Amino acid sequence: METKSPLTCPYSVTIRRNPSRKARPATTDTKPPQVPPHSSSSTAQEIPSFPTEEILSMEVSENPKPKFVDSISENLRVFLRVRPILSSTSSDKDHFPKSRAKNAWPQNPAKKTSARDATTNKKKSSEVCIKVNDCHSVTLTPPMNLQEAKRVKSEVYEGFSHVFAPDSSQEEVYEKMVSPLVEDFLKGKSGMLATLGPSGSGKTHTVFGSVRDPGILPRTLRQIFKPPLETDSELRRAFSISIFEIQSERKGEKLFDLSPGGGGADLTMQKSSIKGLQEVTVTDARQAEALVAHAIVNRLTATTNTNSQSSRSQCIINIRSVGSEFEGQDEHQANSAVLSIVDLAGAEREKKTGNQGSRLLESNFINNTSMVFGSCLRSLLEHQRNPKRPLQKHFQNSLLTRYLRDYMEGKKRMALILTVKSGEEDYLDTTYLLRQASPLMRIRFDNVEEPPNVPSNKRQFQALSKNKKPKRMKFSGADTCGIEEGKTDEDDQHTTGEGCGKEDTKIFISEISDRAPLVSSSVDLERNCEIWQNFAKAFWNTLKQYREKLKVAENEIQHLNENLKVEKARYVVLEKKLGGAESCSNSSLQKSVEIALVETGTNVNHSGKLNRPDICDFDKSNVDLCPSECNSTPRTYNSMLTQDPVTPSRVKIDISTQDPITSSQVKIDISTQDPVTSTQDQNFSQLKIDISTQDPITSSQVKIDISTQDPVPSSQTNTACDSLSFRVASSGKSSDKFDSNTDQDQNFSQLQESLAQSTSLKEDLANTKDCKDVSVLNNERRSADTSSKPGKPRRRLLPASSVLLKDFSTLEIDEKSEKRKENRGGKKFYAEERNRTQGSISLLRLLNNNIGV
Ligand SMILES: Nc1ncnc2c1ncn2[C@@H]1O[C@H](COP(=O)(O)OP(=O)(O)OP(=O)(O)O)[C@@H](O)[C@H]1O
Repeated sequence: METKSPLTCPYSVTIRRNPSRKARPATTDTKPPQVPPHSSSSTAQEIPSFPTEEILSMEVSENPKPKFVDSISENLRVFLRVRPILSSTSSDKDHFPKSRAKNAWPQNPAKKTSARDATTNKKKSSEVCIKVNDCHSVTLTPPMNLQEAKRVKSEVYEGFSHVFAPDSSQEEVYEKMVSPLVEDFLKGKSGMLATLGPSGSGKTHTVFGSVRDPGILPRTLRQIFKPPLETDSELRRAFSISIFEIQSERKGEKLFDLSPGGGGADLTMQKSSIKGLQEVTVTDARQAEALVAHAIVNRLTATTNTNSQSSRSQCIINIRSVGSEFEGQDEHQANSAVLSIVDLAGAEREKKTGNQGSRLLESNFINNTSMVFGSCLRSLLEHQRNPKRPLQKHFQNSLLTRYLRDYMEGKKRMALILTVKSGEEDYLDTTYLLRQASPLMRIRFDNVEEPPNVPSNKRQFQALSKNKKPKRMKFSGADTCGIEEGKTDEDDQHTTGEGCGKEDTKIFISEISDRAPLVSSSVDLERNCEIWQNFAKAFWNTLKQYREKLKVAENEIQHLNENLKVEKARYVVLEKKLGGAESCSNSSLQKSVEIALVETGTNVNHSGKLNRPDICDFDKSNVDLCPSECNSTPRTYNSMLTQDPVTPSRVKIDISTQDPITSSQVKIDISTQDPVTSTQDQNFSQLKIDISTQDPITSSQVKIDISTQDPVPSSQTNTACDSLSFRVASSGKSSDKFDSNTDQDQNFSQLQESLAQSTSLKEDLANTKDCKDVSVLNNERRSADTSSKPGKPRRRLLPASSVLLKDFSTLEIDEKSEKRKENRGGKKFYAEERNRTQGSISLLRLLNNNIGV
């Protein structure tokens, strides 16, 4: 805030760096505050500086990314496994037990022949159509007959997450493809792995494997039940496993529960959940493998021309964590992730398989399901490429895709493993699959990251609980418990007591569906992150701008402080000069402001000092006068009057002031011993002029002119003056404070010169004794004290002066001289002029020139 500090105490001014709007000066013409040099430094010490350097020294990366960005955006992982060419003696004895015997060899005898021919051709052909280039690409080469007939060329398919060569082991496949998925699952992330490929290409072999060479499912179970090294081995995890298949029916599709307790249970699909599906809780890998073996036995398979044990259904295995005794996780957190493994039935060519009847129906169902599955993923890919294209609802066309809807719409991460046969005769199946499935590796899963299943993330858990009420699951029995997926509380009221029928062993746990809207949470987190990132950038730029402004302001303050020091030093010097000038003016005025006196005439004798107290007496209490050239403190003239008698024939008093004469009374008293003759021939020995005003005399010039025809006799020399002239003048100029010794000295020197000149003239006049006029020149000007009267406005004295002049004219004291002027051209005047000596005439002319009369 800027304050007007009084002149007497300039050091009390305070300055704030950021004045408020109300405290800012309204106009810019106010005087800047006089801040002593040390005040700014003290202020700077009191106000702590903004830690700009400290803030700006912090390192901020240009594009900080949240840690989970990489994990929430990934492509669909597509693996490719090439089955080796099997010999005709390939034994199935190591495989899991044969499934139900409802599969039948093709009944059509014609097909038998074709099947035999195909088998014969397969045996004969040892050429391969696919060649593994590296772990990410393969080259597909058409058979020679196709190259020649249809000019089909070799094709390279690349971009696979991994290509497993024919000699790849089950362990290698698991480690490179499934193990990361299982680790994510154990961390709470859901996932799905689906197999795709023609019949007999090794899908079931890859998923289930054999007793001696287990596939990815048994290995997964072994891994998830393997206790961590750092924990007690006695503590065990618990998982629930559900296995079911989707078969073809005459009217459509049908669901079968493959778990031990689910035999014969009729499952129905409700939205994306399966009603009546059992989840078996297992606590070790052996129980899980037994459960899987039971499911394989119960799965529908059949012998076809391409596969002696061909799967005739889509098999889905779900593994869900139900808690851990040693990790301290509650049930809600443990159930949030599901790992699904899908073994699809392989697409079949009718010509190749020779299926008829039910096999043909199964083949149609299998091919249709595979086609819907592929259509869903291709629609997802097109939608991601061009969001304007709507995501087609192909998932509604099959039970499998309805169940896997979240995966089909890209809401959950999944992986595909393509299995192909490498034989030359399998070229068409292989090329068809690769052309259809290889583009799917460009599908992206954005913002589908699920929160890690840790106890600290309770806020998100609460949000999920609000979005979807937990559903109750019923467990019956120790090992096999019936769990009705998607069941509400109302459903539980109807189904309580069903299933295993052991109500005393029921365990009710809460479940959080893995279909909770976690995607939206991830999107919100990312959006918030971007918002804060942009805010941080903007704030950072603002800080930089303020730093630059602060530097400019500090430089300006420093510059002002330096100027302030200079001004203060100058102020001190001027103050000293002023004190010296005042004392000088006091002393010099007493000596030198002596009214110049010019005497002319024969009776003038003397000393050059002027005035007599009895002749010219100003009321010093009311008239405050000073020489105009001096501009100093007003002085009076009483003490300057000399005691020397004068007998001027003309007395002229000229008083000038810078300021209006504020006296309410001006008294001029002229006394003569000899009578003065007026124009009316009236003699008077005393001329008294009394000027009284109620208001201060504002005239800038008061002139009193008294002339006598005959010389006025002096009181001592008896000489007479023919004219007495008094002139009281006020310049009306402003009374600026005297602040210059030079001006004062000049004024004083002028006065001294005038005085010396007048003295010399008086001496000359004394010699000639012809002078009849005596002039008194008094140049006085007054300068008001500006410190006591600051800012006093200038006043012009014309109105009052005109009144005064008017009053003076009524006195008619110059009447005689005017009469003389009228006769100036006559003989009388010429005679009088002749009476004067040549010296007196020259002196008069000199006086007129010097005094300016
Ligand atoms: N990588 C492999 N190494 C050795 N043998 C394999 C391999 N892949 C598959 N096989 C064998 O090939 C035969 C057919 O395999 P599999 O039943 O797994 O094919 P599939 O794709 O499941 O066929 P379908 O779709 O008709 O069920 C099996 O006898 C299996 O043992």
